[in-house]
Amino acid sequence: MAEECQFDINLVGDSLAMVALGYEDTNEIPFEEMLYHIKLVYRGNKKSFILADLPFGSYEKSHEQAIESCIKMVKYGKANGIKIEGGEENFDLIRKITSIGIPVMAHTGLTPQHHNVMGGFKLQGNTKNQAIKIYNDCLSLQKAGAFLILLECVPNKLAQEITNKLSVPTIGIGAGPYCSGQVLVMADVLGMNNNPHQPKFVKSYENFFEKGVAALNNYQNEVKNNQFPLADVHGYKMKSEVLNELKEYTKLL
Ligand SMILES: Nc1nc(=O)c2c([nH]1)NC[C@@H]1CN(c3ccc(C(=O)N[C@@H](CCC(=O)O)C(=O)O)cc3)CN21
Ligand SMILES: CC(C)C(=O)C(=O)O
Ligand SMILES: [Mg+2]
Repeated sequence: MAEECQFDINLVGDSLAMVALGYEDTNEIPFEEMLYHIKLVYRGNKKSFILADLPFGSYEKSHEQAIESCIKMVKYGKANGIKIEGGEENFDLIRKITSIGIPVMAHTGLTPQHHNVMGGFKLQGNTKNQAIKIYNDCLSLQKAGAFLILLECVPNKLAQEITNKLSVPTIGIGAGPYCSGQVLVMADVLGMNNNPHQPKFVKSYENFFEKGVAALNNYQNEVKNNQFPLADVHGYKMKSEVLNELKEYTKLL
């Protein structure tokens, strides 16, 4: 579907852990499962630029570990670039990854992999110190070589100030309309999961969950009421001479 509507970028986000795999947070997804999903996104969509999240645990130990993960995502997953959560602490790492030919999208503001130290999934950058920190992080991330900067769950005006200052594009999720571009989790756009709580920044354009339940119930009811399958419509006819031979044969048993 994403290939069909020609999005500029397809992000294979680690939120797939929660929206597609049933994990409780993004930190649970193993690197191999991210890689598996990058591969299948590529196989289904060869035309788009594919970015992928470096999952929790696949890059923090050392630059060597991070580079090995990035190379696997590009070499085997066919990702065109990677996304990494964090601020200026990633400066050297982003330098290194971009220097080997892998475009890096930085991700700051609310960084879900850090939810345990952030006290949950909360708006970021709403105090003077936080706002200045995020602003400076973005300058630093651009200087390190990030070609895109993702801003998650920050006030509209902070995203606007940052977007005006930077020369690389900002991509927002919960960062208001003044970013250079937008991203949203596809499962949220389509309403695939029956989420009791959605972040304020989500807009669902469809309710695939409701439509899916209705379709499955329809099927079940038709089977129970002998409305599906219909012999003439969904079944296969047997040649009459074969049927006669079969009956001859079974009579003898
Ligand atoms: N389905 C889905 N969509 C996402 O966008 C998403 C995930 N899952 N999982 C990984 C992270 C987690 N995300 C989240 C989850 C919750 C809020 C949230 O409820 N935020 C509060 C902020 C309230 C405040 O601090 O004022 C909200 O009410 O919007 C935000 C981002 C974004 N990501
Ligand atoms: C929400 C986007 C930016 C993301 O990181 C993800 O889907 O994992
Ligand atoms: Mg993510």
